[in-house]
Amino acid sequence: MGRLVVIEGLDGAGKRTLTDALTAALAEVGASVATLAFPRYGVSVHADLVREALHGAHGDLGDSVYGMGLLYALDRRGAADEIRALRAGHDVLLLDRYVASNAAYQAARLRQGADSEVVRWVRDLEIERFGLPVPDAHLLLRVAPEVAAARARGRAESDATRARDAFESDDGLQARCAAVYDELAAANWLSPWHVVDGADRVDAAALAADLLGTRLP
Ligand SMILES: Nc1ncnc2c1ncn2[C@@H]1O[C@H](COP(=O)(O)OP(=O)(O)O)[C@@H](O)[C@H]1O
Ligand SMILES: Cc1cn([C@H]2C[C@H](O)[C@@H](COP(=O)(O)OP(=O)(O)O)O2)c(=O)[nH]c1=O
Repeated sequence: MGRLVVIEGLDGAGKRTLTDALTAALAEVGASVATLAFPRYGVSVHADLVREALHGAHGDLGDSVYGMGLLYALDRRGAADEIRALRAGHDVLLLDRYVASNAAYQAARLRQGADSEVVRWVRDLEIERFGLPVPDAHLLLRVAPEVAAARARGRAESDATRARDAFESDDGLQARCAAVYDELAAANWLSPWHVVDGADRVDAAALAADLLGTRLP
């Protein structure tokens, strides 16, 4: 069974960029790699409902922290068999966001921390009740919230399909989310966390070697 590795971080941190670079670096050294990104827009009706709510549709749905959290969780529940199959068939399965995104964002929305009711709810719902696989490791791509926001703005300007949504344009939410991510990493929530400095270009080859070697669990 391959290793299930999750990349987490703020909107605009560079997760997609790192996922692509890490996939190439792992393939370069002969590892088979699969990737999935959550939310699965265009694949899961739950993910599409989330996107629409983040852009103002569906009345007060977007205001509901637990309602939105449930939709993200149902998107992942629908992917559980695919995650297990991809993990079984590859050396590494890289996930661009996973259960910890729900913990970080919903706690940040409620102005709570990592040791809070909503974080326990996410774990109980997604891991215990839905039976989603527990990751082997998390990589927290850590950048200052202002840097992530500037990157998200730059991306929105150059790519019309990536207009900033309600979460991305809420600077206070992103700052609180960064703090919850730090707490989740410090607590090794669900599995070991490794903090990757995303301020400059990340050395994907070194990270790939770490992932395949013994330095990262
Ligand atoms: N290390 C980096 N330094 C500067 N810009 C970056 C870096 N990583 C990503 N970017 C740019 O920042 C923007 C957001 O990156 P992306 O990978 O889409 O972030 P995320 O998936 O975390 O939202 C993109 O325009 C990307 O080209
Ligand atoms: C996967 C996931 C994302 N989110 C949040 C983080 C982001 O602000 C937002 C959208 O996810 P994101 O990956 O940023 O999608 P995109 O950049 O393609 O719009 O949803 C959660 O709150 N819970 C989750 O479980």
